[in-house]
Amino acid sequence: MRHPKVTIVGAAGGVGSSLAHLLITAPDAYEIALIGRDTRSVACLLMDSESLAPLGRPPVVGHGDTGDFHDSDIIVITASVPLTAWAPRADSMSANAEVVHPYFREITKVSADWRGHVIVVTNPIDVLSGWLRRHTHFGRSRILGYSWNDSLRLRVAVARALGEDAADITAWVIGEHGDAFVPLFGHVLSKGRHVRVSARQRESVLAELRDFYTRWGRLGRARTTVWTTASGVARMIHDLTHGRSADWTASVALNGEYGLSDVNVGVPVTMDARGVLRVVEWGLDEAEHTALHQAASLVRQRVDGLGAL
Ligand SMILES: NC(=O)c1ccc[n+]([C@@H]2O[C@H](COP(=O)([O-])OP(=O)(O)OC[C@H]3O[C@@H](n4cnc5c(N)ncnc54)[C@H](O)[C@@H]3O)[C@@H](O)[C@H]2O)c1
Repeated sequence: MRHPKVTIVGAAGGVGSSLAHLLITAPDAYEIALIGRDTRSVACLLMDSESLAPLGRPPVVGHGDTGDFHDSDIIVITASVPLTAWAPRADSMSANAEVVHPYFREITKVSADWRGHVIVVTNPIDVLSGWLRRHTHFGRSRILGYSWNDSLRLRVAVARALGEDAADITAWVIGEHGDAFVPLFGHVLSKGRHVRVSARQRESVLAELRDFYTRWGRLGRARTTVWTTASGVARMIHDLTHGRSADWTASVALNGEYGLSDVNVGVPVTMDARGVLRVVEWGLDEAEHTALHQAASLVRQRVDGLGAL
């Protein structure tokens, strides 16, 4: 029986190795190809995974290369330059563009019949996923920048402000996965019902979000939020490979939605095994609309700056 195939680029890193671990131990079986510049660390992961066999089904995991792209259902890009203690995501743009460049070039060569999806996790995701999308022949529905952490963090902060359980809250962040993020306070649900978030509660939510990065930065470690990210990406992979129709935010190319075109920014989307089916257009207030357009123009400018792939 063929299992969905997932190729992880940057597999020895924090996000890549956590994602591999989640997929290896998931109830659904995947075939996993690991690509990493640190080939010895990838070899360690492979040896490590062999010892899981007595616990259940043997993991189907191997050392990969770009040849694996052609029959992958999902390609996840997590390769990046070494992280610095805390710097804005856009700071690593040029260096990360160089890192992902050879992989993106190979992705542009997959056949027109390819039905897989690319999930870009490497920052800055909006710029890099937009750069790739401009150079591929397959449509916007199959290149996704992973931005869901922002919405998860917003849910936690909203729950605290409302005195509710985070699992009951649905709330979304759109815009850039970076400083130009746009939290949508007008679309917060608690147990599926619309709730009003007062001006004071919004302030406390925004303060908590800002404080998250301050506290993280103060820890002075070159780490990213690998558990949240790997969990979110694993869930996205599950939905894409098992055809579960679900609502997400992801950085995708807009074709006129929200008055924007030819630019990747985080927006609400519905997707299933075919990828992004629809960009959901919610009514935005003036401030949100302006912030989204500012984020888009920043991203477009940066993609233009990267030039040809
Ligand atoms: N989108 C999000 O929400 C989100 C969340 C967390 C991290 N990130 C981003 O994901 C990226 C990875 O984060 P991390 O914590 O795993 O970093 P990390 O430094 O732990 O891992 C990066 C890995 O990429 C590898 N690498 C470098 N150059 C490579 C190349 N040419 N080919 C293959 N592999 C190569 C490195 O050896 C390393 O193992 C970063 O850009 C980070 O900012 C994004």
